[in-house]
Amino acid sequence: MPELVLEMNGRTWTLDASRPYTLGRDPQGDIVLDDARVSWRHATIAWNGRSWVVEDHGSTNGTFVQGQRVHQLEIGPGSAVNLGNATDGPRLNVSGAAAAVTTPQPQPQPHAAQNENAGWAQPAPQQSAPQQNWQQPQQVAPQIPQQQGPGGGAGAPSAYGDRSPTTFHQLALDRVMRIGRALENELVVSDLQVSRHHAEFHATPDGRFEIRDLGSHNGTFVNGMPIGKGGSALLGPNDIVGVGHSTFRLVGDRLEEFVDTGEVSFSARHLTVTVDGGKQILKDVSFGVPEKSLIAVIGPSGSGKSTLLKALTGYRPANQGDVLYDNRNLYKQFAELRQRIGLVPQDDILHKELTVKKALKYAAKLRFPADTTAAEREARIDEVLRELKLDIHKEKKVTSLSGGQRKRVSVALELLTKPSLIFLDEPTSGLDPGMDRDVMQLLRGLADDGRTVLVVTHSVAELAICDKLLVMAPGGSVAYFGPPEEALNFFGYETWADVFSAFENYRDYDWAGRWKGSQHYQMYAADIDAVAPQSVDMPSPQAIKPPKPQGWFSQLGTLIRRYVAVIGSDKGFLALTVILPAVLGAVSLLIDHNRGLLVNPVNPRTGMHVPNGTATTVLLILAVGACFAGAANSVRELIKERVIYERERATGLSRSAYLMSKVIVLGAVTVLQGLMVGLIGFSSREIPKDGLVLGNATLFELCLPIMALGFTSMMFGLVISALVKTAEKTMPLLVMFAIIQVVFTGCLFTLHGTIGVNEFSYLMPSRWAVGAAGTTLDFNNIAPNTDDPTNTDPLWDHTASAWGLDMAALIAIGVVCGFLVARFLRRHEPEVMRK
Ligand SMILES: Nc1ncnc2c1ncn2[C@@H]1O[C@H](COP(=O)(O)OP(=O)(O)OP(=O)(O)O)[C@@H](O)[C@H]1O
Repeated sequence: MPELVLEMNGRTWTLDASRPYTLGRDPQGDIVLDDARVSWRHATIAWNGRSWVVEDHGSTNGTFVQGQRVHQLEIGPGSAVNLGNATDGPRLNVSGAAAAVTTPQPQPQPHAAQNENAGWAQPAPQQSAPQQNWQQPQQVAPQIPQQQGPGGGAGAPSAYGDRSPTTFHQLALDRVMRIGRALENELVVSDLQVSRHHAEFHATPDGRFEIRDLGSHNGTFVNGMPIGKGGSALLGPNDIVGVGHSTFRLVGDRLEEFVDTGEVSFSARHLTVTVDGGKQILKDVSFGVPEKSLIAVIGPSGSGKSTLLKALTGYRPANQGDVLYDNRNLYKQFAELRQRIGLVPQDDILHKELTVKKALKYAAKLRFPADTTAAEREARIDEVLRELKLDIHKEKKVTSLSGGQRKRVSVALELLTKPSLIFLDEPTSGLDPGMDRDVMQLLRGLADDGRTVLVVTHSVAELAICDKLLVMAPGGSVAYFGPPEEALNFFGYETWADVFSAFENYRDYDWAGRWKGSQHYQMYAADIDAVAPQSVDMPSPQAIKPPKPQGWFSQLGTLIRRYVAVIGSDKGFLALTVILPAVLGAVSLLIDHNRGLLVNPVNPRTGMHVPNGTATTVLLILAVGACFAGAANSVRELIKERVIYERERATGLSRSAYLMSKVIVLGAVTVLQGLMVGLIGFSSREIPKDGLVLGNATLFELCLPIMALGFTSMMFGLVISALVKTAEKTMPLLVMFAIIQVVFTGCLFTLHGTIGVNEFSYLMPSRWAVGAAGTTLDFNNIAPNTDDPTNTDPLWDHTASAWGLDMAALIAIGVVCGFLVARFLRRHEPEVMRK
């Protein structure tokens, strides 16, 4: 039987071929290594029938041979294996059996006997240590990479984790290797995230290789940083090129391809979030899971679960610590890795008025590269619908689905782009226990199919289905991380209600200290904590802004079509958009219905025109109608779909395209409503035969200010909608806006000459709209200033230039509102998106 001798610091172990030998901090293992960087169950060494093989078992800090991180490697006499660190981690020197003969005590060492001072001897938790054996490993933690290698740029590990390449490709100096989705490429990547002709590798005259982006939609990345549309970058041996779900590494003239199939490890190290004022709302959170894991995060309200989720997804990066995606630093390589993350917020990210299929169709159009065909997108949608068993519901409106099914649709939407990591924020809140189980089983299935799923939940009924449970304590620290079935024992309570009561009653208790002093900590998190905390150094927002899979106009087109579809499917809204202006226009007819809007004759006694109160009142009512209709159309528009906007923004939606889609659709609706109000209000009245600018089309000349007022009020409504935190606040603000407009029309009292008030009225759209219509009707003579007849209002001058000025000012206020909306929208965006 072949034997192998391992030596470390004067100790030796002789391994025979009859069984595998386990290495790690676990005192139950064969070779116990008391070093915090070594994982509980770090690796095995076994005879495979041909040679001795060291195999890493998902250790946190890695197994290294000759400085290279390895997953599985043949070893033999002369080899040296470092655990936990390539250079100064515990080093096992390998020699052959002959050495064993000359070594004084070369017996294989069973179990803990060899080291009485094992570092795990921490205060034991209340329950006995969990019994596990090596053959059914409870994975401890994922791999964590070495620190950046030279030339690693934005943080490339010196090797791509410890995975084996999926494929190799041979590069030639005289040949360009083009990557893309189309079949005519030399390297075909069948991934919808990849453009048809995405990028190419080619040699430079000095024999080095370069990657050049071919104007790809989703970008080409080197070490996680985009090289820019049409840009190129020289490649060194440590550089990693990212294209869609594939990454490439150059080894000599050979190109290694690693395809991200979703099976990625994930870990967080020392995550700390500090808010203004220096308060820490997330404190030193570390945990890690291997691939295909389902992790649940629970904790009392305010314990930092949402903060943790934002830190893990990069939405609001932590101030300190790292998030590692399959050994790659998420924060440093956010531009590339963000595309592999799916996030299902608590609120549905769908337009509920659409059918399931249509909602997914628009989402796919926005998220996939512009060069994907409708058939390709449809095929992916059908695939996801089948996977989530939603195909029978695809023609149903989202509103008609149950809460659980709706959640499935939200998950389906995120799955379209095949993320490897999926985060869900309280997906089961508001669901009954049956649906709760359904959703958790769905998540279990997603993880089993090769994804890592992390779910923040308030529901504790289905925790057993998860691989790992993270319990957050008040104050934002970890109270427990480990298998869910051991958690209650760990806390020493029988129910979760008791645990949460304890959190509530003993808020100041050092829950984190209790966790760190436990054996569970040693088993499940100590190795991750062994690496010192790093302060977060995010690349500039400009450098990590997501690629826009679609061009601006294409996004705008899709958004407009989607918005029209949403409005079109809401019959109630459609009916109101017609009824509201019709009623508002019609009520104006009740005012002195037989009186016209012309200037009255001069009163010979006063030498002034007799005021025409009908004209001012009618114009007041029509103006208020346009204000109301315009602002009411838009005031809830942004707040009601803020969650959708936030999510889509994080996947590359353009803020200005989004805003413009609202302006165009709502603007068109509002302008038509304004036209209706104006036509109903003015057409049955006697009006001047000739206008100031449109000749004898006086009716239309009078309608134009009403339409423009509707538009500008709609923009004001958008400002309110972008400003508020909840939809309920919009109604009082809408009423306030409309009443202020009434006051500042100038129809109720003389504004001109009232110092301060008049200047303030220039900010009001109704002032300029009434001014424009007033120039046509000659308001200075319809409502003469009785106090000082010579002091006429210049905004009402019966001249074409005054009409033009009034209209220009009205539109300008609308444009300023547009800038304000964009500014306010930015405040609600994920922190990493603000630019
Ligand atoms: N930007 C901020 N500035 C100051 N404090 C904040 C900020 N964001 C969150 N907090 C505070 O941090 C704590 C954690 O908040 P977080 O929303 O993460 O808790 P949570 O566990 O998700 O709560 P819930 O279960 O109620 O959603 C809370 O006390 C919250 O008030």
